[in-house]
Amino acid sequence: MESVHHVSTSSKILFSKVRKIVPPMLERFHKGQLGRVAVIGGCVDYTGAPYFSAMASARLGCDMSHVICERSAASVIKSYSPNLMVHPLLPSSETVQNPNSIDVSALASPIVSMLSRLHVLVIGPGLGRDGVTLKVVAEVMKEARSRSVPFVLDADGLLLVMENPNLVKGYKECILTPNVVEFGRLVKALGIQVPSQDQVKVTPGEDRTSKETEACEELSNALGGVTVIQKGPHDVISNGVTSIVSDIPGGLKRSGGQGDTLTGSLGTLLAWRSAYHDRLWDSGEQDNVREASTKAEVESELETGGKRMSPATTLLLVAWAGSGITRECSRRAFQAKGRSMQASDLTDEVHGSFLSLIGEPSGSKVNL
Ligand SMILES: NC(=O)C1=CN([C@@H]2O[C@H](COP(=O)(O)OP(=O)(O)OC[C@H]3O[C@@H](n4cnc5c(N)ncnc54)[C@H](O)[C@@H]3O)[C@@H](O)[C@H]2O)[C@@H](O)CC1
Ligand SMILES: Nc1ncnc2c1ncn2[C@@H]1O[C@H](COP(=O)(O)OP(=O)(O)OP(=O)(O)O)[C@@H](O)[C@H]1O
Ligand SMILES: [Mg+2]
Repeated sequence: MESVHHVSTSSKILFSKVRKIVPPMLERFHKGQLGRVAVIGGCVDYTGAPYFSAMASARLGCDMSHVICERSAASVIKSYSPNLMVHPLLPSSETVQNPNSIDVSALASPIVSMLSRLHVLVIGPGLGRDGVTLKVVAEVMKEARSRSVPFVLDADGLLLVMENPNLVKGYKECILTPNVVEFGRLVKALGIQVPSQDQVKVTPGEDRTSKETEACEELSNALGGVTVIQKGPHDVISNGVTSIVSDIPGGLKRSGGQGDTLTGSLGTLLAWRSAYHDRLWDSGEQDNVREASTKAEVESELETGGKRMSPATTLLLVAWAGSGITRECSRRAFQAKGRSMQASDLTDEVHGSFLSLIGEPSGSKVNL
């Protein structure tokens, strides 16, 4: 493994726990078992965001990477990469006869029928704000939730939460990834009075990170314990009970589209997490007698080895790992490209970042 001198000791312990939920590369696995992830996004205005997200999923290591987008975006996204499966299934006001009278469930049904074949949805990258599209995506979210399909919500997908928080309230298999501005909009929509990272004020002696963490916890709690990653100079992650900060160094260029590396990475990590809990392989850990839910229990699972981790712990760990990978991609890409760095440069760094931060799990037959 390459040296990771910029990662603190506690981060090293956490990455060793993340490695436990990465499936080893084994001859017995068949296509699809290491992850089937679909990004729902891509419209007439934005084709880059869903592409970056889906490519991050693929480069991190999922087997199948889908994009479900609006018709006008499909050929464009296909032309970026033959590796992605692109489905022009999202309707918009331009493609339905009467945007004011639509049969939402009929329009959502081709997407809903894919859910049984998918492990994870990433909803929002480049989705746009068309009213018809958003209504159909809200319907897909309800169906995904009723089938316990985990999802990541970002960008325009977060608008749906602002409009109807009940779509996600209390759903534990869900990660929201607001940037500073989106965080501010979410707290406003939910009527809670907490500052986003850029609004936090500290008096001498007060700890800024604690205040940021409290704010993130409050948003999570207002949504019934949904996991929130508030992106910024460092990423603050909370499920309302336990919080964790991701402060691995990133790059200094703030080009658009870096959030898409995060959502795509989270897609694959969530698929691997499902495989871990489904016991796709023997992780070598002892069974856990009791599921962790309190802060002390989750922290104990994060700090000690040898025992299988609970879903609350692995969700937090996946969120933290996705953030770490993205920031490491950004650091590497910035080192290579300086101020010319673009979002696509992060895509090229996903595998190297995975290897340096997490590394192949024991048992992986990568050197055939
Ligand atoms: N290549 C692409 O196709 C890209 C598409 N994108 C899509 O573009 C759509 C709109 O996304 P936006 O993020 O622009 O959202 P918004 O249109 O809501 O704009 C957010 C605004 O906040 C500003 N901002 C961001 N961070 C800030 C901070 N820390 N402090 C102060 N201001 C800050 C940004 O400059 C931006 O003007 C989404 O669908 C998104 O997925 C973006 O992800 C960028 C890349
Ligand atoms: N000031 C900063 N210093 C270091 N890293 C940052 C900073 N701001 C954001 N990041 C990192 O950049 C990544 C994307 O976060 P950002 O806030 O740019 O999201 P976004 O605005 O949604 O991006 P996108 O353009 O993809 O929509 C995250 O991994 C975050 O940790
Ligand atoms: Mg964004």
